[in-house]
Amino acid sequence: MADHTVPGGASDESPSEVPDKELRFSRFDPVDQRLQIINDDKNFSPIVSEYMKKHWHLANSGFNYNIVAVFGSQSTGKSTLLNRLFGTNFDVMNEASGRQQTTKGIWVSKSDESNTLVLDVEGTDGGERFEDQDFERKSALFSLAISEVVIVNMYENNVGLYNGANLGLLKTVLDVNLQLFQQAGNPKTCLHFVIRDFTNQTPLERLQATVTTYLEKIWSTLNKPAGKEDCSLYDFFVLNFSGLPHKIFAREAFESAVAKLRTRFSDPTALDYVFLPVLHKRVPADGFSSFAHDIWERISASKELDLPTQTQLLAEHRCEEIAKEIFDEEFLVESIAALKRGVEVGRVVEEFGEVVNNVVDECIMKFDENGSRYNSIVYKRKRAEFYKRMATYLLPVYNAQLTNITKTRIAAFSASLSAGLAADVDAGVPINFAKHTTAVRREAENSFLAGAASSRLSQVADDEWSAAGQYGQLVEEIERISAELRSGAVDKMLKAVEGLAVGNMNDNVLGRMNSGASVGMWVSILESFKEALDFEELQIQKRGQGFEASAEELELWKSTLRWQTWTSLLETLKKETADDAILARLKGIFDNKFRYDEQGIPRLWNLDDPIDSYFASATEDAEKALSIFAKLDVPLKLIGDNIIDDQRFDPACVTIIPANRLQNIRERFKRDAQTLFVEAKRSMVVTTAKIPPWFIALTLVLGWNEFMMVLFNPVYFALLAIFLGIGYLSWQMGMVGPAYQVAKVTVREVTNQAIEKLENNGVEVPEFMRSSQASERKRKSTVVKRVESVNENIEMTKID
Ligand SMILES: Nc1nc2c(ncn2[C@@H]2O[C@H](COP(=O)(O)OP(=O)(O)OP(=O)(O)O)[C@@H](O)[C@H]2O)c(=O)[nH]1
Repeated sequence: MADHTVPGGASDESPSEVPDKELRFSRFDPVDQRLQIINDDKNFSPIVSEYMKKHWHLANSGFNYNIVAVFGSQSTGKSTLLNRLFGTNFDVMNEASGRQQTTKGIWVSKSDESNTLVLDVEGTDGGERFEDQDFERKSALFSLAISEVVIVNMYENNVGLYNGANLGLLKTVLDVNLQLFQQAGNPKTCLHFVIRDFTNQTPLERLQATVTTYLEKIWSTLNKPAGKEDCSLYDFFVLNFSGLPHKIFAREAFESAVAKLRTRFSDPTALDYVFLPVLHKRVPADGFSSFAHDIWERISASKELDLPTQTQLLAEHRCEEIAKEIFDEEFLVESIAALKRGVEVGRVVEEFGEVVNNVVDECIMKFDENGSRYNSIVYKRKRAEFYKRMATYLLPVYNAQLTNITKTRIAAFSASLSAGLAADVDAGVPINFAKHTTAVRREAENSFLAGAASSRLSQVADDEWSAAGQYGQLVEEIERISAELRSGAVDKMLKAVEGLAVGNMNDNVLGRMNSGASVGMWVSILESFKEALDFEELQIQKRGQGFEASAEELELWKSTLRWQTWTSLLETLKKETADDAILARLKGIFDNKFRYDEQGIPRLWNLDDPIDSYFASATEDAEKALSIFAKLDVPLKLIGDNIIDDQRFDPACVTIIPANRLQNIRERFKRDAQTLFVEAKRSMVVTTAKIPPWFIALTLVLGWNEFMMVLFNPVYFALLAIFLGIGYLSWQMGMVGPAYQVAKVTVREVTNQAIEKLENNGVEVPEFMRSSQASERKRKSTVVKRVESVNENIEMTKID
């Protein structure tokens, strides 16, 4: 059997994760599965939980394990008994080396047949030394605190002797038990007296009675703590008795008795099975290490050992550990990491609620699996705390999910509202902003709340996972977007109304101005302006309902449109009275009177027409019109109080054409009018000097006679023959071309001279009769005449 003491001979199987300095505290033997839980220096081993998991395989046994300890004088065969009963391999005294103490501290091993942990406790020696009594009491207290059964090992021949060793042993057991603060109803401890070298000369019942009487006597002499004065020995203990014959002298009987006793410890179906449920300390196997360690620490420090409190502390400690283990588990980390990846890219994870609830439910299930075995009050509290910690752990991911829901809902709200408004515009109906906003806002808010609710942990408190912050942001953003889109929609609506109103007004104003200036023109134009305002007011009143506009807002819109319409009117008037426009308009008025008759037919001036009188009258009409166009000459009242009371209204705006421009326009008009006048005069001369048709006919007739005269006159005929001969010779000699050119020039010059003479005499010559040079000459002559005419006008203007 290996017995490893670190340093020096550590086993290959020693747990590598345990630091050497910790191993040094205890001796252990992984092969024999035994461990010195309290070492020679009375320190608690740091590797008990390691043993529970790796060597004893009890960590997951829950309550399905038992603990038995042996207590008794030194070298009385305790280790031998345990090895026989539980198949353990505790050190026993080597008889060859003499009787000397073998077991130091407290050793633990596991039964080879059952989930039973067996404690081999250093034997008592009944000595008077303080340090001996101190460890005796502490080890007894430790054994009673953690074990269901304490085997009290006694030789038969010592029963009834009441010697110092037995007295001390039993008194210690009963006395320290009172320090456990056990309450009625708490698990009892079984004191199983094993009478060694039992001969049966005194029946076991007698021995049992003797020991019981002795125990009761000791119990009665003990000082009980307050509140426990009337407690009975049996409130805390169950007493069992077994007899074992001499190991050497009655070997067979010994073996038989050991076998029977072994059954009592290993077979739960045995009638006299010792591990009764009432004895179980209700410390789950995974908490045994912590529990035993805490108990020993308090005992070592001589602190009060309140077992119920200790179980609560254990529950606290273990529940914390269990929670931590779950938090470190891979499935949790990976599940949350997957969720995080989803939300971190800005996606709304649809299955968010399902995933977090499944993850948390699984964690709670794992917590329940181990934690529910501990003190129920502590466990429930710790369970709630664990749930809360899970919720806190998941909260940032939930908040990220809420942020994504908020963003998605805001985007959807903006898109839906814009689409709704655009649909109204496309359909040509008044924008019903209020209807669209109400519908899409409700949709956005409900979707957010539904998304937030479906992403929640089912049992988390409202204030722990609150969506109020993000909801507030959503509402704020919705209001901002609504206000922005409303403002845009209102602008569009106002522009549309203004466009219609101003368009109509301008048509009317143009029509009125084109039909001539009169005193009633301005009144009529202002009536059109008023009609536009009335139209706008009606439209604002009607379309404002779609925006749920307040009375103040409606008034503001009306006032804005009123002013814009007024400025539009002024702009139109300015445009229509710009220099070229007003000159065209004046010329129209002038022409109506001067160039056209009452039926609108162009005049053909005759010498006897009163052209000067027409000119004066037409000029006067145009002058009058110019004066009317130049100023909006109506009482200001007609413009309307709303306009003239506006701070921006400038009374000077009624002057449509300022004085300096007016003078310029007047001069330009006069020049144009006088040009027309001169042209009219000239047209009168041309009309009267036109060549009569009979004159052309006469010329043709006279020309025919002379031709006949040449034919019948010998002289003229001879000359003709000579000319023809010369022509023939020229043709033969190739002189036709040059001769033709000379003749052509000659004829053209003669013709031009003749035409010039005729035109100077006022005869209009048909165009086909002209040569190109003649046409050019005429064009030049006309230009010269025009220049002369302009000069003449300038001279007239100067005179005027
Ligand atoms: N008379 C008698 N001796 C026994 C019996 N069983 C064991 N022994 C002897 O008692 C001696 C001590 O045995 P252990 O098992 O080491 O005793 P122990 O009480 O564990 O000793 P410590 O651990 O040193 O306190 C050995 O020599 C055993 O052979 C028994 O039933 N009767």
